[in-house]
Amino acid sequence: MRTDTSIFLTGFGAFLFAVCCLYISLLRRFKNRPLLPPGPRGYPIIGDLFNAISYAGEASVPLWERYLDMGQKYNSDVIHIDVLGDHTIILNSARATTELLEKRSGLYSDRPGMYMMTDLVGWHWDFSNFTEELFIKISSLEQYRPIIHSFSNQPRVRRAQFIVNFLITNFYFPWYESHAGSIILRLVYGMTTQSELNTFVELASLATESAIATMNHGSFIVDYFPLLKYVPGASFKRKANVWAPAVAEVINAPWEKLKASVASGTALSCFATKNLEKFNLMTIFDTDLVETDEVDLDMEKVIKNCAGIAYFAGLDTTKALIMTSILAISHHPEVLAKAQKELDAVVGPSRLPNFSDRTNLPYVEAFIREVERMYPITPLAVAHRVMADDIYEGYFIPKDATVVGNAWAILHSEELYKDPLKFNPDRFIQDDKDSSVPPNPELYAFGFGRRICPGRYLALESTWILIACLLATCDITRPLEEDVRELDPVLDFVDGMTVHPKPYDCRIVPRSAAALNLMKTGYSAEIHKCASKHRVLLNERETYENVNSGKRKGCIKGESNPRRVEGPTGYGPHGNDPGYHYPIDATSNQSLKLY
Ligand code: HEM
Repeated sequence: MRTDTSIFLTGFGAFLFAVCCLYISLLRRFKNRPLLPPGPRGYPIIGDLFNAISYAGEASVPLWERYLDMGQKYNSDVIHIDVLGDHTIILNSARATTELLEKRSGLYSDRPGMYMMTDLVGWHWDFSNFTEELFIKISSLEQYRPIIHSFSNQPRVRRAQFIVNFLITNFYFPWYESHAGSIILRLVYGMTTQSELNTFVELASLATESAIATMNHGSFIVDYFPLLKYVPGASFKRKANVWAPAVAEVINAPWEKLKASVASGTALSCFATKNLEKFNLMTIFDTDLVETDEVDLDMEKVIKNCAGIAYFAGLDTTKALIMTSILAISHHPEVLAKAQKELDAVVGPSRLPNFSDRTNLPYVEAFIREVERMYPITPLAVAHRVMADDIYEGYFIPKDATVVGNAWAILHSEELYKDPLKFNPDRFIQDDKDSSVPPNPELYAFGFGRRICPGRYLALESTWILIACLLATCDITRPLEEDVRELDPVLDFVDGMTVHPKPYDCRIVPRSAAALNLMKTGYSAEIHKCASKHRVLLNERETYENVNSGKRKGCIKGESNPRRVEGPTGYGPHGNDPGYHYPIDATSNQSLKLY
């Protein structure tokens, strides 16, 4: 008995001693360290785990609003949340995102581990490893315009049918979806046949569900505690298994189609073929000629993944912007009237608007900006990861912390946008030379710093042409009930990583017989030839617009590609895994172009 007691006392003493040593060493380590930003205190070791568990998967309050509320509660635009030692830093102001994600983008451009998304659902080829794989220079948007026009135009009957469908059924018809998707599929894989386009647009929509649900870091507890991915039968694993096949199809199926079309000699020139040609890879699809030891199969994988990313990242987001724009206009007849007045004056009744009209249609532009601001499609952008300890405004930002730019909070801040909850495109109209307008929402609605969306100009052009044509030729209103009473507004959004309106009814009616005829006729052959006179690289344009104007201070003036990263490479959670790190030298001219 005495022996037992003494063993117990010795053990207990040793335990106390160990705890004291640990405590002292932690005290020493953190003694001179500045405080973390304010945030929920949570409990020792587990931190804010209980809140994270109760929040995961629950959508009663969108995450971006919750983060904004926290900022107000702790009276800070930078918030810190700790879950099981996994740090998340929320940036609720433009000041903070500009300072950290842009000015210090060399440190803040990695991606955090999104284990549910990458490891379990199979999106590892997507966002996590994009930047180092290549720099897509989307060269000359003007070169795309004939294609964008042709899809905004084709087939004419379908457009008319779209209107008729609305008229007859008052029912939502997903033409918007094939518009954005068709443009991207044509540009990336050279697809044109309607059945192919429909199949791949549908496939992307299927896969989207999982991306929306998993891309916000912490949507699933396994993001905080990666070892959970080995727990057999866990409910999130069952979910992942349901989602995984569509995700695998998104990356593989269009590539197989492309291979078949190259092999049969029917492939059209597109992003994929141009880059395969550039790296002498076209022969790999020819089964008779293939000499696998002489071709760079890693590079094939790079091109395949980049094509898959552009296809997937662009389709759902652009579709959401178009859907939201149509929904917003149906709720604002005064905006519709103003836009139509401008279109009538500039374009007139005898043709459709085209890209050369864009600068002369400031109100239509302002309308789309206000949609981007009021209803950001990616309210929390995509999370970044900081690669080394840092200090911001006296606060400590620990290495590996997930850093989230809350675009929604910025785009709804009273400081930048007066009366932010009011839908008011006029805020972007400059009355006279001296009046100032608020910042272009594009600066925040497409992410931050070196990771900013490379497809944003394409998305905006595809949206602009569709909306401009629609406003010029149709009245868009809320549905009328039988007694001609207007229904209540239904601005109801499904939220997640990207935000879409829930299916809604709206009424789209041609403004006149001439307008309907115009839509049936479409663009003249002339417009299809609107080839560019000069080439404008997307990133040069970004440099020009944002750096020279001083708005994107994170970019170095004159730097032709602000996404280019000096210093450590191998970004992403799989950065050191050769399977995910592709052999492109960031300093060479070896870049892929979306032609
Ligand atoms: C309304 C439409 C769109 C929105 C709102 C949008 C938004 C975003 C956001 C928020 C990011 C993450 C930025 C960050 O990490 O800070 C992103 C990344 C990306 N987007 Fe878009 N996007 C749109 C359209 C497109 C289109 C049309 C394409 C391609 C054709 C595209 C291709 C990409 C790619 C490849 C990335 C990954 C960049 C990287 O990880 O470095 N996006 N987008």
